Order: sequence, then C-alpha cells, then structure tokens
Amino acid sequence: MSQLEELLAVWLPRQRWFSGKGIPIRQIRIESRHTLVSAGLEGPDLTLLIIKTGQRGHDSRYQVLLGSRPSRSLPADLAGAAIGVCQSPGGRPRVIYDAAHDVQLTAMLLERFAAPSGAGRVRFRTLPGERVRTGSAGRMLTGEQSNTSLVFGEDYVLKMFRRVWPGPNPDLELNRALSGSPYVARPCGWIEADLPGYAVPTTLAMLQTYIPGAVDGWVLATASAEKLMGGSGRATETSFAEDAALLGRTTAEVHRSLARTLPTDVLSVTAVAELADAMVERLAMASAEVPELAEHAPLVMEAYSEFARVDEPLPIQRIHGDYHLGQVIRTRSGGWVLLDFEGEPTVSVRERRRPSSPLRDVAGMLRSFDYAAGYLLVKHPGDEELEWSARAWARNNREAFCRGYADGGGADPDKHLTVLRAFEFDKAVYEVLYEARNRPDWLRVPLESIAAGASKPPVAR
Ligand SMILES: Nc1ncnc2c1ncn2[C@@H]1O[C@H](COP(=O)(O)OP(=O)(O)O)[C@@H](O)[C@H]1O
Ligand SMILES: O=P(O)(O)O[C@H]1O[C@H](CO)[C@@H](O[C@H]2O[C@H](CO)[C@@H](O)[C@H](O)[C@H]2O)[C@H](O)[C@H]1O
Repeated sequence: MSQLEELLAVWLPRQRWFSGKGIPIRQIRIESRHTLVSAGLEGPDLTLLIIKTGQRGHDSRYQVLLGSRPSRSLPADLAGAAIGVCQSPGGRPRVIYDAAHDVQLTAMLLERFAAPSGAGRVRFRTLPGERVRTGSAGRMLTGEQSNTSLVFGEDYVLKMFRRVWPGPNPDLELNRALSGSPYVARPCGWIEADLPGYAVPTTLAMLQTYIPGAVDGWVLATASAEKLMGGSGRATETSFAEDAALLGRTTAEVHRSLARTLPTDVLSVTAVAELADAMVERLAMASAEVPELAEHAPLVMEAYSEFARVDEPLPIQRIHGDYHLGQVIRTRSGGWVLLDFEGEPTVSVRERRRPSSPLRDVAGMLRSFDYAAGYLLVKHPGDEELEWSARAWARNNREAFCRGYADGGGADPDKHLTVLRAFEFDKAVYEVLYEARNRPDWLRVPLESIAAGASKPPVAR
C-alpha cells in the first residue's frame, strides 16, 4: 500500500458518502489518477482519483478530487478537508486534501466545461448548444448527501457521484431523457472517464442548472409537521396537503414522460413472484445485520406472500428508484422539481437501470410522509396528543399525494393496495439498513413503521 493509499484508508470511512461504513477495509488501491490542474511546485494541484476498496469480499470504487499544496500552505478554511501529508516525488512534503472544498480549484472545473473536450481518458462533455458560463467558484452543499454537490453562483450544480459504478449513471440518463420537462433541473453536461477494463464510459459527475431559492421537500414537510407542536395545532390546519397533492400530480407526469421516452414492459405473474423472492432476500439480509428487525419479519413476510399471489401483470418502466421528500424541491413559483434519479445508492447500477413498477416511487414517497411524522415522534417521545396529530398529518398527506397521483394520470394507488404495501415494506427494510449503517439514531423511525404494519391499510380514505 502506498503512503497515499494508507492515508485514504483512514479518511474514506469517515466520509458521509462512504457506503461501506462499519466494515473494515481489507484492500485499497488507486485504480486510476488523472491530473486536472497542475500549478507547479508552489501552487495547488488537482488530481482525480478512482479508488478501489475491498471489503468482506466485495469491491467498490469511489471518486476523490484530491488537492495538494506545499506543506504548511493549506489555507485555514481548508484545514477540515485535510487528508494528510505525503512526500512528493521531488522529496518535498505536500499536504493532500479533499479538493471539493477548495473554491480556487472547483472554479477550474467549470472552465473545463466551458472548453469541453472529447479526447483523453477523462472528458468534460456538454449537451449540444450548451455554452457554460464561467467565473464562479463551486461551493459545496452541506446537507445530508450520498454524493457531493458543488453550487456555482446561481447558475449550476455539479454533482460528483462519489461511489462510482462502471457505465452510465442513471441520474444523468434519466435527466437527459426528461430534458425539457418543467419538473427537472435542466442537465447541461457531465464528466466521464474510461475505466480500465470497461468498454463504455463511466459517468463521474453531472452538471445541471441550479434552481435558486428552492426549498427541499423534507425541510418543508418537517416544518409543517413541527407546527403541530404548537399545542392547539390540528393536523388538518397544517397539513401540507395541497403541496402533497401537487407533488403526486407532478410525480405522475414525470412517470408518464419516462414511459414515453424510455422502454416499458409488463411483468408476468411469475416475474411478480420472483420480485417477492427478492424482497424476502433483502429482508433476510437486513434481519441478519439488524437483529431488531427480525422480530417483525413474520408480519413483513405475510405482506410479501400476498404480493406474490397478486394475479395480474405489473406494468414496469424506468422510475426514480429512491423517491422521498429529500429528492424534491419546491421552486419559488410553488411547483415541484424532482432531483437525484440515481436509485438506491447501495444497489448495483445494473439493477437500478432495470425498469420497475412506478408504484415503487409512490411507496417511497408515502414512506417519506410517515418518516417526517416518525422523526418528529422520535424527537418528542411519549406525547400521545402529538402522536395522534403526527399520524393524522401523515395520513392526510399520503391521501393527498395518492389523489394527486391518480389525477395526474398515474395508476390509482387505491386500486393497488397489496402491491403498494409490499413496496412500502421493502422500502422500510432498505431504510432500516440505511439508518443502521449511516444514522443509527434514526433507526427507530423505519423500525417503528414496520412494527406498526407499515401503514396498513396503505391509503386510508
Ligand atoms: N439543480 C438544483 N437546484 C437547486 N438545488 C439543488 C439542485 N440539485 C440539488 N440541489 C440540492 O442539493 C440536495 C442534494 O442533491 P441530490 O441530487 O439529492 O444529491 P444526493 O444524491 O447526494 O442526495 C437536494 O436535496 C437539493 O437541496
Ligand atoms: O438522498 P439520498 O440519495 O442520499 O438517499 C439516501 O439518504 C436518505 C436520507 O438522507 C434516505 O432517506 C430516508 O430519510 C429521509 C429523511 O432524511 C426520508 O425522507 C426518506 O423517506 C427516508 O427513506 C434514503 O433512503 C437513502 O437512500
């Protein structure tokens, strides 16, 4: 292991976006490195690294934008981004750091988009007719993220996919398929690389227009739910229901656009049963990792068995895949824009690119309304009145979302309760794993939903 690899082995597991937390890194190797900026001995350098890690029998790749400066010349505001000190080939020590925090270096990324090139192993590409405006520095968003997003002024967001899966990234693929839709941020360009051993280019980052002044759905929804804390608050007064209904309608419109532009199919009854088997497998895996889940397994299994017996074919198409309130933003004009079409970050890209039932997205968002209420209850345990209000808040918004979805031309959720219930459980099981690995303090939120029968019935009217 090189000195740099040793430093990265310590630094990587501490990153929010590192998906293999809690499992020791057995191997780490810099698979490829590309110099993006070289400013000589005194200036900052920028190198793009693709790192391969080996953990308990499975390999993952991550992308790191590595900055390097002469030792002791790291500006104070970058101290928190430091990874360590390495000897340079000339023998002089250089401090290395996560360059996504370095506005001097991120500004140069935009310049590369302004002069895109189709040559080399790392390419900055733009969509036809796109002229990228330069002059702003990329500032890192600080929220809970699986990736790293850099915002350039009020113009662009550059989303760097931290975990790298060889091949095209679904986020770029779906945003491009939806280009021109008022419900997505316009894609402008991307960074791609040729990874050793892969014939097709791998997407490393996506450049989209930034939507200034938009607020994310989770922030809005939890603020609405928090108002219930006022004491006199009734769920109906602060219900967020109009927003939820519009979100449902928007979701249906996006699903319809995806079905028009990308392949669709219908799952046979046998294939539905196989899907149920995959859910059972995920439940077993999650129960082995999170023992608290195991006691609820019989209830979940019952829903999966019912799903396996559904005797009607299931229409499938490309979907969002990890749909929740944090993936939608409400614009200044009050409309919704959908973000992050990557799918579930821990699932392989090959699987995420497979068509699936749009009701999976519906289930994801329904879970999210429960999550907002559950999160509030975990913060304020033992308050029965609040519990009643929070549950009513979630129910109102779930109903409104479903109504909006059906009105917008999507399959009526009320007519697919068995399918929806199985998808909700499957999502909640995914969330149990996600929270156990990333935010153990939140684990109770999905566990309690599962214990409560994951919203049985899914849509109470
Ligand atoms: N085009 C955009 N305009 C405005 N805000 C955005 C845009 N893209 C992303 N964001 C903000 O960044 C957050 C994270 O983006 P997202 O694509 O969901 O990243 P991740 O996959 O890392 O979760 C969003 O919740 C939103 O607040
Ligand atoms: O947005 P990401 O692609 O990073 O998705 C992952 O992280 C989400 C949390 O940030 C996680 O979502 C879960 O928590 C949300 C509240 O923070 C809630 O709205 C969602 O319903 C819940 O699933 C998501 O599952 C994970 O893939």
